[in-house]
Amino acid sequence: MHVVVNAAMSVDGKLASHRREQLAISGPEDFDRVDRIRAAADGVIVGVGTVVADDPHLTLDVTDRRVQRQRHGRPGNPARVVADSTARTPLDARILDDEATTYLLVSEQTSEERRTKLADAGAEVIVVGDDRVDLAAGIDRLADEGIERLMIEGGGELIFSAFDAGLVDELSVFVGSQLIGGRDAPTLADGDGFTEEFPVLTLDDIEQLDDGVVLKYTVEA
Ligand SMILES: NC(=O)C1=CN([C@@H]2O[C@H](COP(=O)(O)OP(=O)(O)OC[C@H]3O[C@@H](n4cnc5c(N)ncnc54)[C@H](OP(=O)(O)O)[C@@H]3O)[C@@H](O)[C@H]2O)C=CC1
Ligand SMILES: Nc1nc(O)c(N)c(N[C@@H]2O[C@H](COP(=O)(O)O)[C@@H](O)[C@H]2O)n1
Repeated sequence: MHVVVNAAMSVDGKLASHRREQLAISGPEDFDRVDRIRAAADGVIVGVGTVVADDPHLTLDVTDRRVQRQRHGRPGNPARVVADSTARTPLDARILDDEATTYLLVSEQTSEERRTKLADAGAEVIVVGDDRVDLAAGIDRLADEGIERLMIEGGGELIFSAFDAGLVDELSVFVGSQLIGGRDAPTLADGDGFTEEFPVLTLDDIEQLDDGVVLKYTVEA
């Protein structure tokens, strides 16, 4: 499995304001770049924090990219995946519509009743982890479903966990030109933070887009 993280942050490293509402940090050129990364992926994963905050759709914006995928025998949209230990994804979430397969990674602590409701609403429910979603195990299960390239779109909790578990191969981040501030605003990598061993990244490319820059890194094994 090849795992790529992509996100957009402000100059001060925030993914959104402290209100955790969806905020357009990217401009049109960067959103198009995001669409291209989605189009190259077999699956796109977010944490349930992002589902609750943004109600994202996670499909491709550009029709021609869907058509090209179908020409190559792939689904028009990549699969959508949510890490959601307690199965709190709302039953009317946009990611549960029928425009793509949607996997919900949940933990053992979720009830059969809730899993059935989510399955009835359109999700493929996968149980991985006792109290919290075990991301590494989840990624193995997604590989069994044919997902070979996974894009992690955020938010900061999920991105931290993916780095913490040593699952990330590449990171690209758009740095917009606004300052958001706020000690409680989500950042690129939140979680508990690293204290002794810090992931080391290699800067491969810098590109100016919209009013900001895209930084592309590979992650050292
Ligand atoms: N600018 C950008 O590019 C992006 C911005 N955002 C913004 O980020 C914010 C949301 O980010 P954030 O609050 O960090 O939420 P996340 O989207 O990272 O979701 C975090 C939640 O996912 C669940 N989860 C399940 N398993 C794991 C695991 N193994 N590791 C980590 N989390 C897990 C947890 O909830 P539980 O315990 O219930 O399972 C956790 O609280 C929103 O404001 C959104 O707008 C989001 C994406 C991109
Ligand atoms: N790359 C990027 N730039 C921004 O400025 C953003 N706010 C985000 N957010 C992510 O995109 C998701 C929305 O997806 P849909 O348009 O609904 O498909 C959102 O939930 C974040 O994951 N990303």
